[in-house]
Amino acid sequence: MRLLVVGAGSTGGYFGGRLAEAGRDVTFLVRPRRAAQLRETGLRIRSPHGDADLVPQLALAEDLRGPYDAILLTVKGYALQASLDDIAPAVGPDTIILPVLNGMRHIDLLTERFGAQAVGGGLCRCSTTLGENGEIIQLAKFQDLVYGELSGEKTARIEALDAFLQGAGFEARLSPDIAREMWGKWFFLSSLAAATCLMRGTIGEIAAVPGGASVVEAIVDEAQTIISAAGVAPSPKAVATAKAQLTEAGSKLTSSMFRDLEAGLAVEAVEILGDLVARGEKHGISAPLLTAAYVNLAVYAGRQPG
Ligand SMILES: NC(=O)C1=CN([C@@H]2O[C@H](COP(=O)(O)OP(=O)(O)OC[C@H]3O[C@@H](n4cnc5c(N)ncnc54)[C@H](OP(=O)(O)O)[C@@H]3O)[C@@H](O)[C@H]2O)C=CC1
Ligand SMILES: CC(C)(CO)C(=O)C(=O)O
Repeated sequence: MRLLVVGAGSTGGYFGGRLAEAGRDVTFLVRPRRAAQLRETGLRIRSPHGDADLVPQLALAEDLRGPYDAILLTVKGYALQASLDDIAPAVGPDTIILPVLNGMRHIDLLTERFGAQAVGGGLCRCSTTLGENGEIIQLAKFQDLVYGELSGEKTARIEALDAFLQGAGFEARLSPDIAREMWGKWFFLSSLAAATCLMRGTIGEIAAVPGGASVVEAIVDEAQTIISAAGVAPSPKAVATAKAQLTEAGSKLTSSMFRDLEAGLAVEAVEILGDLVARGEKHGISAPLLTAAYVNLAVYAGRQPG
């Protein structure tokens, strides 16, 4: 099996790097600046699970000649539209595209462009970031990659991909209901991102302020109401777990969006919060706290250069 990893950033560089380290046939589709950096420094992973220094197989868009068996799509939501033309030569009739992006909007964009047959479901749980010199830094130990056919079928291609992803040093799991898991992740992540970005702090810092925990619980309630109407309702247990984790005293938990915000980088405001609020509006649901978080981030995004 040949895997094309689109993007060698925090998530693509991490999971793709671990697969390459395990000897799997992995090529990273990168843009010229990242290609030059990786040629100079190699792909470097700094992780509590052990560091790795690799010489990655790289391709620029113009190098792609034909289909790959699978594509692990790891660009940010705001870069997705522009990446579709780049990956088109790598998508054949049997290729499965496995996105790890947060939110659900990318599924519609990918399906419109490549058809439902090409699009699988996926999500990752990890906490990774890029260091000053492009190294991939893993900030916490959790590292799950979950995937499946959106139909829930156990096809030959998803079983082959599952075998390819197993045993590379991270948790890889084939899900019989990946769509439900993606909605569930969006529920948790949108609540976490809204809370940490709006209140500009870690979960522990928010919980330490009187009223902090109740604001977070109200955000979770809004996200739960929208996701239940627009997608797949989180179970009562998932809601209780989210409320407990997102109000935990002393917790250092943040979202990748908060880390990007703190670093002055672009944020996925539209994909993670704007789209959620818009889906709620379609169902007549108003979500003042999620809307405030989205507007806050959209104002920030509007001030970003270029
Ligand atoms: N980081 C984390 O801890 C987690 C992130 N996620 C989600 O995963 C997704 C990816 O995030 P993350 O990996 O952090 O993002 P990063 O910004 O770290 O990496 C994205 C990479 O995609 C590259 N890229 C963009 N467009 C193209 C293109 N057309 N061709 C090739 N490469 C391209 C960028 O390269 P360039 O240098 O050229 O800009 C960049 O290196 C997001 O939706 C995020 O929300 C989910 C769980 C955890
Ligand atoms: C849920 C979490 C925190 C971990 O994967 C995440 O997806 C993110 O930070 O973007």
